[in-house]
Amino acid sequence: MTTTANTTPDPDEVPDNVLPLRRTGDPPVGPVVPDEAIEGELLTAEQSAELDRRLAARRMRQAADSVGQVVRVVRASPATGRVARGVRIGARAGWTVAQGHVSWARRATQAATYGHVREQIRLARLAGDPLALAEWTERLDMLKNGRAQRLRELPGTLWAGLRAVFVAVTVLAGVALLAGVAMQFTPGGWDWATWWGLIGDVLGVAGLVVTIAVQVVLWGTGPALLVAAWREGRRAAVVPRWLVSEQERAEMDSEITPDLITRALAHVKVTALTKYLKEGGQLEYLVQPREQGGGTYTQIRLPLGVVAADLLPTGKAELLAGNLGRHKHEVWPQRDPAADARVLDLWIADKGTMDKPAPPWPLLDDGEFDVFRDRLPFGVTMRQEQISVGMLQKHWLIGATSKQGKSTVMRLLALGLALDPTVELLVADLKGDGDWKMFVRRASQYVEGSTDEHAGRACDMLEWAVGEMERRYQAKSDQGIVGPIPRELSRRKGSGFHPVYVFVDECQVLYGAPHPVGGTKDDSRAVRAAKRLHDQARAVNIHLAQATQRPDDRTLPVRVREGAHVRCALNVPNEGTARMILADAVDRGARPQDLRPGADAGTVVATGEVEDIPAGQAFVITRTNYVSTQDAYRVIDRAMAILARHGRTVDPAGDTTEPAAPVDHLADIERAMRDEPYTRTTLVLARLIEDNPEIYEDWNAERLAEELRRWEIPIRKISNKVVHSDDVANAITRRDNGELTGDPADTDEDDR
Ligand SMILES: Nc1ncnc2c1ncn2[C@@H]1O[C@H](COP(=O)(O)OP(=O)(O)OP(=O)(O)O)[C@@H](O)[C@H]1O
Repeated sequence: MTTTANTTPDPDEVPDNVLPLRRTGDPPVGPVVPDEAIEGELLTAEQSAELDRRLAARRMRQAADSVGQVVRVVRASPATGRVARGVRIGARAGWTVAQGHVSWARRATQAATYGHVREQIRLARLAGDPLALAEWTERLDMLKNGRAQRLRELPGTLWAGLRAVFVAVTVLAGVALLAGVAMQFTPGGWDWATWWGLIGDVLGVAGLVVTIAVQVVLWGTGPALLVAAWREGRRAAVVPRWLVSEQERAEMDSEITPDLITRALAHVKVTALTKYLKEGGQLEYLVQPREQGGGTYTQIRLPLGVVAADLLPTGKAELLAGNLGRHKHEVWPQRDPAADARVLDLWIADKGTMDKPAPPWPLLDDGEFDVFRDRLPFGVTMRQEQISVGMLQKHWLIGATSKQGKSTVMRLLALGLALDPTVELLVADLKGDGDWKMFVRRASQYVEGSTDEHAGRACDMLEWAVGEMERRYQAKSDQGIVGPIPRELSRRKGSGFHPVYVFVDECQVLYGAPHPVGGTKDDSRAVRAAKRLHDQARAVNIHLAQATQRPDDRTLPVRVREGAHVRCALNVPNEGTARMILADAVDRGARPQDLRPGADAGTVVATGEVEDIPAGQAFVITRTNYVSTQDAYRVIDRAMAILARHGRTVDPAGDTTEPAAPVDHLADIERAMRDEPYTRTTLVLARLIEDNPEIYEDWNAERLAEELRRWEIPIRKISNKVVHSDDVANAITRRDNGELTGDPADTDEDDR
C-alpha cells in the first residue's frame, strides 16, 4: 500500500511525494525527514496497483530516454484480453461453419458431376497410366448412363408413388366407412355420430403430432445444421493462423501431417514436383507419417520425373525443413537404395529432439566388455534407440571440425575396449592436450605430442602393428588355423592372437609430417603402414582407428581414407569434407555439414559397418554417449582392476613369445571331473567355467554335449545326465592313438 498527496494525478505522471508506508522498525525508504508530518491518503489495493504501474512506466521511459529511444507504454487489461479471446473464438466458429457449407457445396457439386471419378481420370492421365485411365473412364460412362436411366424413369416412379398414396387413403376411408356401418347394425354398438367423433379425435391427435413434429423440425433444423456445418468445417478445412492462439499455433506447427508434407514438397523448387502438385497430383505415401521416437518417419513415392536424390542437397533439404517449420538439422531426407530412385525416406525430428543429451554411457560405472561377444554401446539415435557397434575386424575413421567432440567420440571406443582384459591398446594423441592421458596406464604404447618427433613415434607404432600382423600370419599358418581366429584362441593368455587396437588422434599431424614419415605418396612410411594395416590386419584381429580435423588429400591420403570400415563425421565445414569422410553416404542424404557447430557436439553421422543402421539406409545419426575426461579416468581405474582380476598385464608382448598351446578340451573335461567315477554334466560345465573362464564362460549344456559327441563320449543317465570318467579316459586314449580325430564329419550319427 502507498500514500499519495491529495491531488488528482496525471495518469502517466507519478507525483514525487509518493512514499511507501513502512512498519515501525523497518529501515527508512526514500527521503523521509525525521519528525516531519506527512499529509496523505490511504489507497485501495486497485489504486495502489495502478500507481505501481505508473511507477514502472516512468522507470521504462527514463531508461529509454537515456538511450534516446521512444517508448509507448501499452496497457494490457485482462478485460481486453478476454474480449479479444471471445472475438477470436466467435470468428473461428463462424469461419468453421462457413467452411462447412463450402465443403458441402463442393461435395454436392462433386457428386453431381462425378468429381471424384473425374479426378481419378485426371490423375491417371497425369501419371501416364493408360490402364487406370481406361478403367476410370469406363466407370464414369457407367455412372452417367445409370443416372440418365434413373431420370428417364423418374415421372413413372412419381406417378406410381402418387397412385399408391391415393389407394392407401381410399382403402383406409373405405375401412372406416365399413366399420361405421357395421357399428350401426351391431346391437349395443356405437351410433353414427360417436363413431365419426372417434375418427375425428384420431385425426386431431395425428394432426397435433404432425404439427409438433413440424415445429421441432423448424426450430431444431437451424442449430442442427449449424453444428453439422461446424463439424464438416473442422474436418475439411484448416483454421487460418490469425484465428488461433499462440499455443495452438505452436501445436499446429509441430504436427507433421501428409497435407503439411505435401505442401512443403510443393515448394522445394523442384520443377516437376511443384508442377505435379499444383495440378492437383497426389503423393503416394508408402509409409504413412508415423511417430518414431523423437520424430516423424514417412516414405513417399515421388511422381514421374522426380527422384529422391533431387531433395538431398543441402539447399533443398534446408528449404524443405523451412517449409515444415523446422531447422535444417531437424529434417533428414534419405534415399533408400533398396527401393527405386523415386522413393524418398523422410525423417523429421520433433522440435527440440536434437537438443536432448544422450543418456549416460551404459558402461560408465559398471560392466566388462568382450570384443568377440558384445557390441559396444556408442550412443542413441534421434529416435532414442540405442546404437551399439561390433568392434571386431573394423577400422575406423572419424572426422570433424575442431571442438566438435571428435577426440571424445574416439576415446569412447577406446574406453569400451579397455574394459576387455584381452585387448591391447596403442594410443597416439598427436594433439598432445592431455585428452588421452588416462590411457598411459592402460595402453601398451602411448605417444602424446604434436611435433615431428611425436609423428615419427606414431609412425613407429603403426609399423610395429604391421610387424605384429606379419608375425600373426606366420603363426596362423604354422598352427594350421584357417579362416578367422577363434574367440577361445584369441582370448587365451599367451596365444599371441589377442585383439590389438591402434588409435591415432589428429592423424593429419602424422601424414603431414616431413618425408619419409609423412607425405601422401606410397613411399611415405606412415601411408605404407596404414595401407598395409587396412588391407590385411583385420583378419588377424589388429585394428586401426584414426581421427582428423582435415580429411583432405594432403593430410589424409585417399588410399588411407578408403580402408576404413566405419566412418563417422561430426560437424564438418562443407559437403566436400563430408564426402571425404562419408564417401557415398553423402549421395544418399548424409549431411554432417548441417549439424550445428557446438550445439551438436558429440553427434555423429555414422556410415559403413554399423550394425544398427536401419535397413535400407546409408547412415545413422547418433548422439554419442558423453564420457568426460574426469569420468574417463574412473573408467580406466576399472579397466586396470579388470585386468588385475584376470591376471593380465598391460604389455602382453611377453605372452607372444610363448608358443600358443592349443586348447585341449578333453583334458580340461577330465580335470573337471576331479577323479570322480562319474560327474553330472551340469557340474562338469560349472567346473570348466570356474577353471578357465576365458575359454569356457560362453559354453552351455549344448556346447558341452557337442564336444562330448565329437569324441564319442556318451552322456549316460542315472537320475541325472552324467559323464563317466572311463568314457573320457577311453576317448583320450583313442585320440592319442589316432583312432579319433574329433572331426564332426567322422562322428557316427548313431552314436549321438
Ligand atoms: N558426446 C558428447 N556429448 C556432448 N558434448 C560433447 C560430446 N563430445 C564432446 N562434447 C563437447 O565437445 C567439446 C569438444 O570435444 P573434443 O575435445 O573431443 O573435440 P575435438 O573435435 O576433438 O576438438 P579438437 O579438434 O580441438 O581436438 C567437449 O569439451 C565437450 O564439451
